[in-house]
Amino acid sequence: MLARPSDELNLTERDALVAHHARRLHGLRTAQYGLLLGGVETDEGERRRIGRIGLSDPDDGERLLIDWRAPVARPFYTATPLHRDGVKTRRRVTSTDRAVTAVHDESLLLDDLGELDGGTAAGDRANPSSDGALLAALERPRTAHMSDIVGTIQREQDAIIRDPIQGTLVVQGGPGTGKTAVALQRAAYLLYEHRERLAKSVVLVVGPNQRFLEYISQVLPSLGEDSAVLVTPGTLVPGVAATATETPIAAAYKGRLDIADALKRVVREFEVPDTAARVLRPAGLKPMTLDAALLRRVRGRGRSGGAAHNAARPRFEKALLTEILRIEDAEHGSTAMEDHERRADWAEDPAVQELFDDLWPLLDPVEVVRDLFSDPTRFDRAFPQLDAGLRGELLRPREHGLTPADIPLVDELAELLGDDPRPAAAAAARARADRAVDLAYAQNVLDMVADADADEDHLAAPVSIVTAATLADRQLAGDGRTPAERAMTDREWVYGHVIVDEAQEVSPMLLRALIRRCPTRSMTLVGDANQYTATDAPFTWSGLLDPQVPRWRRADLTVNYRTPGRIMRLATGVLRRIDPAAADPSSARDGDHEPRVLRVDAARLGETTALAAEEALAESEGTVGVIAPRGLLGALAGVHAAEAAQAAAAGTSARLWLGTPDDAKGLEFDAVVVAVPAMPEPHAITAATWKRLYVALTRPTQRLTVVQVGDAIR
Ligand SMILES: Nc1ncnc2c1ncn2[C@@H]1O[C@H](COP(=O)(O)OP(=O)(O)OP(=O)(O)O)[C@@H](O)[C@H]1O
Repeated sequence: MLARPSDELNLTERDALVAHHARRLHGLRTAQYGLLLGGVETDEGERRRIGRIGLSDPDDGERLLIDWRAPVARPFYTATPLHRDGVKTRRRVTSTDRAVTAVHDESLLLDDLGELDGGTAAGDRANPSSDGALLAALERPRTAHMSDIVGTIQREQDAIIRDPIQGTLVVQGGPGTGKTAVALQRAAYLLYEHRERLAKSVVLVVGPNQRFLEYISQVLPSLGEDSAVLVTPGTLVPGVAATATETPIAAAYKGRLDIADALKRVVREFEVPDTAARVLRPAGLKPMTLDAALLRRVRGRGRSGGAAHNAARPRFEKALLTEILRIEDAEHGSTAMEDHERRADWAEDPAVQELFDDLWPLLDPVEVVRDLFSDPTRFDRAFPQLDAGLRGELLRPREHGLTPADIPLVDELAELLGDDPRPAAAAAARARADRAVDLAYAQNVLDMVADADADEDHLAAPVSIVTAATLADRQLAGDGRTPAERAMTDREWVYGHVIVDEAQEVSPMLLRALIRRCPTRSMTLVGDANQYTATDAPFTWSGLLDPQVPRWRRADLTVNYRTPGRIMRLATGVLRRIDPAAADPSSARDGDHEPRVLRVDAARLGETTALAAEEALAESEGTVGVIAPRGLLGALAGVHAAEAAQAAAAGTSARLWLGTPDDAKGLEFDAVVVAVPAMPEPHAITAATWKRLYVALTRPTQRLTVVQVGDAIR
């Protein structure tokens, strides 16, 4: 690393110190709520108190609280009577804000099963229904924000949370098995375990939509962590908004991996399009003919450096000027002017500049996507022999907004096009000074590559090998913002770890864009094959991952902590339609309320659903989700608005949520009302429709009412 002037160094050190203390203060402030999680007593009589953070007595250094993520805290989560890990008793503490509200003690000694002071009977911890603290957590009314599960993490969840950072981990689990909760706890764990590395490189969390991000937004801060960036597929590329919608068929087609090749062809078509000849009409000189062979030559030279399209423009310009000079020499003989003077002279000619722009235009990725899907000629060349129906779904007016499925294409094009060389040239000198600092960081990231023990293939495809120098190019120098803030605005940021929720919906093109952000493929993907609704095709993790992630491992979560058994039994009828061989889902609790199924005429579906929503609001103190097909949302807007107005007048938060099954993915509500419109015969209902119903039926934590026109739900 190059030396820097000492005052600048001091400034950097001071900034780092301020940032460190600010983070510590923030961590302490957050941790005061529910600080003590509980503790264990070991066979040797050692008492370990486990906390949201670790704390020591400043006077004598005595350890007062062990951070839940420390290795010695692990038996607090994993010990069972059959696998005690040296633990004799465990205490779990339930708190509300700063007040302890319950204490659950249990003995793990097999011959000592029974109640300790008012707590739960100690059974095998593999049976969650024996855990008072867990049941209390599951029964609590839900709010608009998800809570962390730091006090009650279960054994199978703990294994996933602490799984090593290297490589790609897939977590498959049915609805409510804690995939989201576990993924976020894992982010907090990795930030603790690899603090040095991840505080600088940041963790990227990808969720399906903004509502979902809002729902999970408090979890990491409540665990004292802020080195994470939360995005949806539609906000992955900074500064590009994807708010428009399109058909699932169109979106699925754009997600295919071979689109990357099509985009490469699209860009190549802008590089000296095939033509017999071009006539250059320079100011004050006679026209000059540039024949097809010459044009092919300059195209070859332009491409020969292997640079991205925009970055290669200077090379193309140079090649074209060389040819122009050659023709001039041949026609007029040699001149007294130096070559570089002649080049500069020609380059300023408007006719030459026009030719540069015509033969090798500087391109913007968003504009290329707009052109591609609105210009039938360009479209047909990029996607030849496309089915007429699909072609109709994909072509759209130029002013149509971008959709989330366009974003990985914009990202791909940004890579293929590279930066505009002109402003880049001006910024290059400034960047060079800061680059030395970033090189050190880049080396750190590359150390992770080594850690990942990755082989050449693993790193080579589809993202090219990254060197310390190219990585350093991608990181901004310290500019007063936190690494997370900088990452958020930098499309080329390389993250230390990527976490993807609802990962079954990730398209191959999106996965490619995510790998670009984390070439080490240090990723955690959580999802459920049975909740895949993008197409009717069956979803497999191998199908998504194998082409781009040669080595990945899978863990399964098996217990539903959200949906009571009574409701899951109804949902299991739908699960069998999706996968007749699926194992019976198991719920942590059976619940107190039988699900209700009402049958109505099609004409009364909206009205009855609205009434059921009002009833659910009256019965429950917590949140109510009304899940209906898009066509019915208008009819339900009244009850939604009325509740929102009532809540606003009372100064409380609105409790009613309204949306489609796709909108409801990943969310949960105390009571849920599902409106099911008229359906074809069960055998004619598509796979994606069954999966949407399955998503909808598995959102409640307490009560479910189904209002259906036919009898699809039985
Ligand atoms: N160990 C636990 N302790 C307390 N609550 C838990 C635990 N595990 C999961 N939960 C709770 O169960 C509910 C469901 O969890 P989560 O949303 O993470 O499930 P999911 O697998 O992502 O579900 P889906 O696939 O339906 O989106 C949440 O309220 C979560 O807080």
